[in-house]
Amino acid sequence: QLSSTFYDTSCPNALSTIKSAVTTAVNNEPRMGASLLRMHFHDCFVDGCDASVLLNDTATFTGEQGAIPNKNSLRGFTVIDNIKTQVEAVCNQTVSCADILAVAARDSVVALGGPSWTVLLGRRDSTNASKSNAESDLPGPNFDLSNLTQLFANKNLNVTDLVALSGGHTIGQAQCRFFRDHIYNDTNINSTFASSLQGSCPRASGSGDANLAPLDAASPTTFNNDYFTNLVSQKGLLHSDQELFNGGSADSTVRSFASSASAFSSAFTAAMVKMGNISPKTGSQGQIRISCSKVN
Ligand code: HEM
Ligand SMILES: [Ca+2]
Repeated sequence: QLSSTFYDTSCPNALSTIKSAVTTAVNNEPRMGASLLRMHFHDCFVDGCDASVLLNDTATFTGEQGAIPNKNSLRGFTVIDNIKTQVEAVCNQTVSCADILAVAARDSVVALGGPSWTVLLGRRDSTNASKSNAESDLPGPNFDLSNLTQLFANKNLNVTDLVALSGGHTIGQAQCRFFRDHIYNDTNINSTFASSLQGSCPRASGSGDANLAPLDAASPTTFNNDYFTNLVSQKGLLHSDQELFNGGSADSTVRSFASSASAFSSAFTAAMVKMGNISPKTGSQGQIRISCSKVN
């Protein structure tokens, strides 16, 4: 029931306003494109694409921002708040934060050289957020292929979608605390690659926990299929990345995306549309938030 033309009459400048703000933010800091893509993923997997992730925790409200996968990790909230202010200035209480997030994710991928797609629109914003659902529905970096497959299947996403969407790790950075076990304990990792990462990610937990490494060392700020060629050479940064190419049922899809940028692009854009369709609130459900960080 979402539609690409949803704001054509109610807010014809919505999409161009979002695009120019995203382009500015990404030109200023390329990693921001990665952060905005991830934010949309973390929104959609938790009670659908409803901007639940944007609601700030307060003294009396426990939302998703303090959940384990998000805390001290998700970034880009200020950019979204700023885009919302600009969109409110052109169309008062018309464009949802959930739609802004979906469009910003697409514009981020495009700004970093990736493929474009038509974003379906008309999502409305939640009036609630769930820490416990964030902790049960979002995958963790230590997950194996069967865990990942199960969590994606819960959202009606198949293994091809899992592999394609994991290609989002062609951009952005991860903290040492999320890849430490992989670079010290796993054997399915290129040893030169592991040693070089160990230099900035000490073995002892608590030391260097927040030190960053690129998820795709070959081209961290370009959206391309290098993530998959990395996996074929056992240079996945997270345990969960390398699980996609570890002798299992996803190997052939990884090989296909590694050898064909266009195969990856079409699978990624199709999977982004599917992910963007997870349980949207429409019609009179939810609300159009005025400020993305709090309910009206
Ligand atoms: C398949 C299961 C997935 C797992 C286990 C996973 C896990 C992670 C982890 C642990 C990080 C690093 C966070 C940090 O260090 O603070 C990360 C970063 C990132 N993830 Fe995923 N992720 C998954 C799927 C996805 C999907 C589906 C997308 C988008 C389509 C995505 C996009 C990103 C991006 C772009 C970053 C970098 C963010 C930045 O630099 O700010 N991930 N992911
Ligand atoms: Ca959500």
